[in-house]
Amino acid sequence: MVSRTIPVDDFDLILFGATGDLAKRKIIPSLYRRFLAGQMPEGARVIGAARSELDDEAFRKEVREAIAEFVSKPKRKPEVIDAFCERCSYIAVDAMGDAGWKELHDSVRDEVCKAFYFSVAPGIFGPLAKKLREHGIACENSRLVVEKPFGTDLETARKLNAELAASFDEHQIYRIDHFLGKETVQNLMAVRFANVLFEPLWNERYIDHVQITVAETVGVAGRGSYYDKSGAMRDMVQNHLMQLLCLTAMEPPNRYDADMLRDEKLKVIRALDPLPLSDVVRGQYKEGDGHPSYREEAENEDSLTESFIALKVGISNWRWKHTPFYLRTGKRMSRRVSEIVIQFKETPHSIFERDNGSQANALTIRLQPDEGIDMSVTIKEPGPGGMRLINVPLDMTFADALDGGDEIPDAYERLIMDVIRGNQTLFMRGDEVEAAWAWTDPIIEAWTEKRDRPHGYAPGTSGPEEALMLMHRDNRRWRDLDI
Ligand SMILES: NC(=O)C1=CN([C@@H]2O[C@H](COP(=O)(O)OP(=O)(O)OC[C@H]3O[C@@H](n4cnc5c(N)ncnc54)[C@H](OP(=O)(O)O)[C@@H]3O)[C@@H](O)[C@H]2O)C=CC1
Ligand SMILES: O=C1O[C@H](COP(=O)(O)O)[C@@H](O)[C@H](O)[C@H]1O
Repeated sequence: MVSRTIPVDDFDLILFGATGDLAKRKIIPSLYRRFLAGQMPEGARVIGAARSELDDEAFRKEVREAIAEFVSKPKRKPEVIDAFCERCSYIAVDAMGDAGWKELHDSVRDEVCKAFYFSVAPGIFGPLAKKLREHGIACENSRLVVEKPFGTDLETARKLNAELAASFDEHQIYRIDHFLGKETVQNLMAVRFANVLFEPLWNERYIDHVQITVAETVGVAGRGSYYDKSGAMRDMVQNHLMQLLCLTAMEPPNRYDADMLRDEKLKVIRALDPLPLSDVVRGQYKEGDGHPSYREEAENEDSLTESFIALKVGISNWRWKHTPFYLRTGKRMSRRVSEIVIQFKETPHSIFERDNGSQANALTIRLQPDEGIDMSVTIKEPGPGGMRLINVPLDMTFADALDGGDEIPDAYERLIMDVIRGNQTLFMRGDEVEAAWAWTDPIIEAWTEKRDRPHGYAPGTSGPEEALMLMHRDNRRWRDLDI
């Protein structure tokens, strides 16, 4: 299979926070890889912006370092890196002050797409949008890319939406949720809506339950001060897991169109049942496996913040009324796994002997590692041993389907190019983000008020025992992380 790269139109990408961690680890390497793939035309430019007093050469040195560290070796081609650096320049701009704005104004072009990427602290998003308007830099061709977190609750998200709306229209605002840029997430929509096979079964009549897991092996070292104020519910559930749930549960939109798709996702969020505390299990990792405890890493010995959370979520609509969605995510778990498992029901009646080895079908959508989709089906065990049944996977690993096992593009590559193309489909709309906070806020308030202490769990496991009970009590079990 040959992947097609269609060049985008000329653009100026103004990267605020160009000297920061995210720019270095994700944004600059992604831009480089798109340049290497031939997607950036002659007239595409990257303008780094931050307070540090750098000149173009000093910034290009940082660009080279980012590529050296975060781009795979086969893709590091010296002549391409030189050419990419030629496209990069730098302006020292203070988002909260007056320095650099005139120079920025004079440098950007009005006639091409101007994408302002806000890779700065969330407290600066609002003021930065205002400065762009006050200095006459924003125009109809402008787009804002806003990083996460988008607020910390409904009130702050509303305030931020209002601040951005004072300077930009909704069609110019691209709220990043990098999970939406992952190849498999888009494939979930392809599988659901481009095949006749699944949609008739995609409802409470045939699906017993859905499991969404985002398990990480890393802890919070280095990000403790942010994470301890956030926790897994705000950091992962309100955005990433919520988006996965929406794409799994939503009705088919009429077209693959940004607003039609986001309308459908919004309907799902609004149909979520309020969460009782009894359907939530929070955990915090202990010391072990050669790692310090969460509290040590977060440098807060009394912390009540969850580094793990598991939830049972109900959706009150015709499609899903009796099909629960179980969500779990955590740090320092046994394996890095992100997947959605659609667990189908048993056949209504079995013509085979009891205990014959058959299992209900499951469709697994793997986001990472080994992006792909597999469907477990029951067949007869080969051989003369009678009618014994076994379960086998029908496996579609995407890397195998790509020519020579090519690297699957990083989510940021796809999303940044979508910004330039003006395609908001894989970005969150303001009302969606607010609806998600409106659902998570009451439960966060409930446990904060009770000062509930999360259950401890050993690092390198699948979380606290209590999370297993969340499913056991419904006669169900989580998929084993370690297979
Ligand atoms: N790092 C990550 O893994 C992730 C980060 N994010 C989000 O991305 C954003 C950036 O995070 P991260 O890169 O880690 O943060 P860093 O603290 O590493 O970088 C912040 C950047 O902002 C610049 N900056 C700070 N103040 C100003 C100002 N007044 N005017 C202009 N520039 C300023 C800094 O440069 P200087 O000091 O020179 O001004 C620096 O380039 C945040 O919103 C974060 O939540 C989201 C997901 C993951
Ligand atoms: O947004 C975030 O996502 C990462 C996980 O993303 P992945 O693409 O590496 O799976 C998570 O580690 C981080 O805490 C969170 O802020």
